[in-house]
This record gives sequence, structure tokens and C-alpha cells, in this order.
Amino acid sequence: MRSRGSQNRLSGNSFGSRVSALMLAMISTMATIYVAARLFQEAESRAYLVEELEKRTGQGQSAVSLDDTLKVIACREQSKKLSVLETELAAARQEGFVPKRLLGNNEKHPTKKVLLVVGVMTTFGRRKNRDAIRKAWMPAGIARRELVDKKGIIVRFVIGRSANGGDSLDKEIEAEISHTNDFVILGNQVEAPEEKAKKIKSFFIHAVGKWDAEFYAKVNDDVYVNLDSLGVVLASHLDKPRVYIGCMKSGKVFSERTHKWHEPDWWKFGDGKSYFRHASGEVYVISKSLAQFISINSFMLRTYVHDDVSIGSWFIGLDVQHIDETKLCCSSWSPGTQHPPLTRHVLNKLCKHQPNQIYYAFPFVSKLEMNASAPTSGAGKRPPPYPHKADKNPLQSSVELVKDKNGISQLILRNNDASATVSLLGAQVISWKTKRTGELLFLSKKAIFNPPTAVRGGIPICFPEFKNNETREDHGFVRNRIWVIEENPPHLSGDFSAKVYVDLFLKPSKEDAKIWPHSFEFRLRISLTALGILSLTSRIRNVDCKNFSFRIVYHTYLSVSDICEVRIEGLETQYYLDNLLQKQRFTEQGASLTFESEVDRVYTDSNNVLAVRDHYKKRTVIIRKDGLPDTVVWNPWDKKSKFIADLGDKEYQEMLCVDGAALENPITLKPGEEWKGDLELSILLIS
Ligand SMILES: O=P(O)(O)OC[C@H]1O[C@@H](O)[C@H](O)[C@@H](O)[C@@H]1O
Repeated sequence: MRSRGSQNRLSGNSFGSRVSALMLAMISTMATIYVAARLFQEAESRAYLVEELEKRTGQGQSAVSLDDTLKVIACREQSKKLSVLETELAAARQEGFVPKRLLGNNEKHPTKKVLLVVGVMTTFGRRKNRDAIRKAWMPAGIARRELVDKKGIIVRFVIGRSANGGDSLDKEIEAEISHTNDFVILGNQVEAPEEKAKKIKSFFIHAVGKWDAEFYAKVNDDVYVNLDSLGVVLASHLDKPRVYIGCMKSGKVFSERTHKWHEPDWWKFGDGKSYFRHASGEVYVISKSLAQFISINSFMLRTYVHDDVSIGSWFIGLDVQHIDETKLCCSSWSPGTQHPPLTRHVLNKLCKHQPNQIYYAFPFVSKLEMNASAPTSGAGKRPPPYPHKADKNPLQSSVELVKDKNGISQLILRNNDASATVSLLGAQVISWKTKRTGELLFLSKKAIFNPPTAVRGGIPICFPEFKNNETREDHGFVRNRIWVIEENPPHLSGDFSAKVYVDLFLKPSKEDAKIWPHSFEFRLRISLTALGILSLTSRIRNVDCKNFSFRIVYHTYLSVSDICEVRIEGLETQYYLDNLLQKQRFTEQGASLTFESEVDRVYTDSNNVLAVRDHYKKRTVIIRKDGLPDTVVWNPWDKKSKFIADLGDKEYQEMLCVDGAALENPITLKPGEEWKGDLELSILLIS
């Protein structure tokens, strides 16, 4: 039994081991099949990906691995970005600058664009001058912040380091800074008289790297600057790409070593030995692209002994506009003369010597804030705080709310000698005048101030259409609606100069949606500068859930002495569609456009700057447009005038419509998108 049993047991064991061996063999076969299948699958995936890549890249046979594939894709993205950057860089270099992110700007620095950075060049031992400037025109504390926020102006004293580095001179400045915090210290610049020109270069490099500004100014520390007035002057040059503004002079080159103004490189200035035109060193301004040019090319920009000559030399041979601004001629103020009273004439000077005598006020002209308490619309709301007068302001800037004969509100913007009246009916500017020119816009004597009829004259805003349907709502309905005053107008770029402005707002009603089934928000900013420049900036936002397209025309009725005596310049060689000839296309042939019969044309993709010259009135109105590619020119002449109820039979002689427009190609906005268009009117007097 035992042995049998053991035999049995033995035979039982060998059976068991055979079973396990079989099972093991089965498992390993299955595992092999599974692994093989996976490997096959992966190989298939690889083959597929490689094939796909080949298909997409068109590279044909390739031994690219999956990892390589992903690297290639990533690499392509990178090279795409790189080529975009290279294109940007090339374009930027052409302009004389590189994009901000490539300049290695410190992130901590403010990114908000400002109008102007002023560097007041000072040196050791000039504390008295600095204190005089602080007292007179360089604000501190909250006023300094406001100067940046409201006027976009940053002012700093600029100084280098003492030759000995860290000596008592440096320590004195550090002590001063701890109280005033109004310095730029040029760490790598030695403060020494012979280093002046290099210091200017260092300042521009530093300033353009630190602050994003439209302009950069250099001022000596014995010059008083009327910042507001300077802001106004600069604002009028914002449209120019490369400007160098100052009191331009040439001046003799002195070869004698003993002379105070000795020029070691005198022989380079030709036989006549006089310098090229350059801005006098007391104060001058350059635009951003020129500061960037200096920054990029600093290592090869030669400095002469005088800093003003040096900077002048850097711009020779460049496409730079030299602007001779007499208001920056500080030395025209002779120290011994009796100071004139606080008059506008005096205020027009931007700077003067004699730090101890200050005869202008700060601020010169202030931007009027229309925020908090302005009503949005309707009765029962808190009345607006009009009339408003800017405090301590020698030149008045204000906005006044009045009512027309039909009880419709009008806003009168006043700035210095200029004024503009805006009706809330259509947000329509109906008057624009200056003391010297009188009225500049035409307004018909028969104008009807009663919605839904548009007011004949001024600047009706035609949106979203510009066509005559022979209905009262033709040329769009917004000119026939009552707009409201915007409560919290935002800061818009270009708001730095001393402007008075109002923002008007319109949203379509349910009734309006029946005429034009789209939801939008229309904001119109109307501003007037101290120099009388009138601007109308439209911002139209799509608040719908679908795209819409619109046209817009600023239907500008200019007042003219006699239609036969005016001409428009800037339209020559431009294409136009003639509405009187079934919109046929022609090219403007004349050197300027004059008038002797009815005109109704759309100049497509026309110049952005036009001049309307009026010899009898001795003035030219300059029209600048932005975002408005087309120009409409219209005068109904005698026959058509008779059919226009709200226009006197002979009034066509005193008017000319020259309109900035986006007409031929409608503008399409996606949901949430905003469009901006700008019309600016300024005046040149012909002497
Ligand atoms: O009379 P409205 O609607 O103000 O428009 C004035 C004129 O404006 C012109 O630009 C149009 O081409 C004319 O057809 C139109 O009559």
C-alpha cells in the first residue's frame, strides 16, 4: 500500500509537473503573441506616423522615429515663430527700432505708453537750480503721479556718477534722492563737463529702455518749462514718425583752441565753418523712433564736444523731420527785461531762463474730467456739474450744458480761444470756432432741431449706412437719435495733450432694431485742444452674437466764404466714384479740386490728410482721418438746393461737405470686436 501509494503519489507528482509545464508553455506562447502583437501595433503606429509626416512634409522616404516626428513638428512651430519674429525685426529695424519685447525691457517698468519723458540734465553742486525747478514746474508726490496719469508726462533729473565713484558727491545726490525720488542716475556715465554729449546719449538709451513714450526731451537745469504748453505742441506732431523738435540754429564753428566754444573737429564742417541745423541745447525733443535709433546704434554715434551739435549730427542723413519750434527758443528771453503780465502771449512760450521769476501758472490748460457725476440720460437723475471751469486756470477750459430752442441738450466745449457745440441729437457737432477764425462749420439757417430729422450742417454722423432712401432715416439713423453722456470715459491713446472732451453714447432701441437688426454700442469722443483742434473719435462695438457690417461717414459741412473760391488739395490723382454719373469711376486730374457746379463724389482709399483752402477767409482747414479710407465731397449747387427743405436756396454757396468715410468697403465686426475711426480738423491761417 505504501509503495503503491507512494507510486501513486509519484505518478501524481509527475502529472502535476507536466500540467504546470504545459500551462507555462501556454502562458509564454500567449505572452509572446501579445508582445508580438503590441510590437506590431506600435510598429504600425510608427509607420503610420512616419507616413503621415512624409505626406504632410512631402519629404519622401525618411527614417524618422516617433520622437523625431514630434521634434520636427515642435521645431517647425519654433521656426515659424522665428521667421515671424525675424520679419518683425527686419520691419522694426527699417523703422529704426526693435519691438519692445526684444529690447530686454525690465518687466517692472510701466508698460503704459506716455506722451513725453523729460530728462533735466543736472550736475553736482546744482541743488539750488533743482529746488527752483521743483518749486516752479516739476511736480512732486500726488501731482507727479497725476502728471503721468492725466497728461502722460514723466520728468526726472538726470545725473551720472562722480569720477571717483561713491565719493561725497555721489552720496549727496543719494541723500537728495531719498527725499525727492526724482532722479535718473546713469550708473555707467561719469559726470563731467567733457562727458556732456555722451551723457545725453546715455540718457536717451536709458529713457527709451525704461519708458514707452511718444517723445523724449532733454532740458537744461536752468530752463523753466511749461509742461502743458509743451504737451499741446507735441500732440500736434504725434502723426509724424521721426521728428526732432527744437529751436533750430546753425552757428559758427570755432577753430581757435582758446575760444569757449572751440570745436576740435572744426575742419570737418567745410570752408564756411558753420554747423548744420541743429536744435539749441537748452531744450529739444525727439520722437520715440529716434531715441530707439540712438539706443541701437549708440556704439557708432560719434559725439562732438557740444551735446546739441552731437545729437544734430546723428540725424543728418536720416529721414528725420526737423521742426523749428520758436516756442523752444529760451534765449529769446533777455534776463533784464520787464516781465509781461500773465498773458496768453507769455504762456505760449514754453521755457525761459531766470529760474527765480515765474510768471506762468501750472497747469496751463487742464483736461476736464467729465466722470463721476455726469448723468447717463433721462429725467430725475442728478444734474451734471456744469458749468465747469478748470480751477487755477489762466486759460479757460470748460464744458457747459445748455438747451436748444426745442429743449434738446447741447454741450459747449471751450478751450483757450476755441469752442465747439455738440447737440445730443445725433451727437452732432454743430459749431466749431476760434476767436481768430470765427465759425468754421456751416449750419443752415433753416436747420430743424427736431428728431427724427437730422440737423442740416455741422458734422452729422452717418451710421450704419450712407445712402439716400428718400426717407427721414436715410444716411443711417444714429444722427436722428438722442445720445447720452458717457459716465466714465476711458483714457484713450493720444489723450495726453490739454484737451477738453466729452464722450457720447448710443445703443439701439427695439425700434431701431427693426431698421437695422444688429446690436451695437457706439461711443463718440469729441475733443477740443487749446490750439482749437477738433477731433471726433468713434468706437463701435459689436455686442451682438453674430457678425455685422456697417458704413460710416462724418458728413462734415465746412463753412466757406464762397464755394467758387475754395479748393481741396490732397485729392489729385485719386480715384473717385461719381454719384452724378451712376457711380462711374474716374481719376482726379486737377492739381486741386475747385467747384463750379454740383459735386457728389466718393474718393476711394484717398489720402488721410486733406487741405481745404479758402483765400477769402484767409484760412485752410486741415482734415486728418484715421480708419476712414474714403472721402465724400458734396455740394448740391443751386438746382438741387431748391429740393432740400432745410437748406436756403443760396446757402450752397457758403458750404462744402468734405467727409472722412468708410464707405466703399463696409467694415465687418465679429461679436465682441470694436472698430475705431478718427477725424481731426485743424486750422492754418494764411497771412
Ligand atoms: O441730405 P442729407 O441726408 O444730409 O445728405 C446730403 C447729401 O450727402 C451727399 O454726400 C449724398 O451723396 C447726397 O446724395 C445727399 O443728398
